[in-house]
Amino acid sequence: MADTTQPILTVDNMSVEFPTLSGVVNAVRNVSFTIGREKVGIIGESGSGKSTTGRALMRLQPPQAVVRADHMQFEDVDLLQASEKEMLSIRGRRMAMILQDPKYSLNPVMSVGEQISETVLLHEKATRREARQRTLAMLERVKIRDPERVYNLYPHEVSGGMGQRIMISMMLIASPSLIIADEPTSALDVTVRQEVLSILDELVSERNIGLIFISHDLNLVRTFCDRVIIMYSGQIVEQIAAKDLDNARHPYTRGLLNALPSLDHPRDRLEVLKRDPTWLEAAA
Ligand SMILES: Nc1ncnc2c1ncn2[C@@H]1O[C@H](COP(=O)(O)OP(=O)(O)OP(=O)(O)O)[C@@H](O)[C@H]1O
Repeated sequence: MADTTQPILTVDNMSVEFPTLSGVVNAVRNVSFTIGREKVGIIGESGSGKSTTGRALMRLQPPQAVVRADHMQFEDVDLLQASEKEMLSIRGRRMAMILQDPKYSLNPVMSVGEQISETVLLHEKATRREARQRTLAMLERVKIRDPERVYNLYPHEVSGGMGQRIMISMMLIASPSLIIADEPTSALDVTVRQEVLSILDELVSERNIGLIFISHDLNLVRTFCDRVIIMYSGQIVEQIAAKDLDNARHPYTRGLLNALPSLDHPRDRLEVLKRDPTWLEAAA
């Protein structure tokens, strides 16, 4: 039985740099955080370092990237020391990633059912017939109404929302303890988005796992997540419980909140975020 009081992931002072022809890009600077068995949103504007942070945790950064940290611990694994072979056995099994467009993660020439069955065979002792039955059960578990039909579809034949459910069903088989979801619902329309979010929500509470939910959408994160990490220009400027967001102290977080449209308080104009160079010094 997993110890629910221990963080699943601890990141201490992590930085990620990309050497480029025009100089070094400091994509992530000195970030520290822990993730427990909870839903943690990472939010910030485009280029603030959210995806780079997520990829660095999976050690999936491009080869030229330089990742430094005082310590990065995932359960019993020291992520700075783990060999590539160990990482291969962790990725997709103990730590899984969901991306915005599931089609890029699925094999285009294999039916989705066969792909899930392959995952079953990889993780469990099962015959092909049993793997098929388990796949159909998984498709039902992610609320796909006609699993027999969906089993035989190819990735290009499935909608975005269906694709995300298929990715989630594959993850259910591997049973990871941490899921990193990078803008998983950004491409979905509102109703499908709610369905995918509720599946993820059930998954996190039923299996008692951790979820890092990367998003641009503060409104979404504040209702869906337990805690929010706010990034600005590669740094974490604030970490706060979602329910306390109204009392956020950092001017950038306050600016994001003030820039949200509200049906309760319709205004003629939304506030424009004014940036202050001291934000970076304050976070350093
Ligand atoms: N391979 C790379 N080479 C050079 N710079 C990169 C590379 N990948 C990311 N960056 C830079 O690192 C910074 C952080 O990018 P990142 O994609 O993590 O931001 P983000 O917050 O996820 O943005 P978005 O919401 O648009 O996905 C940006 O300045 C980006 O241009």
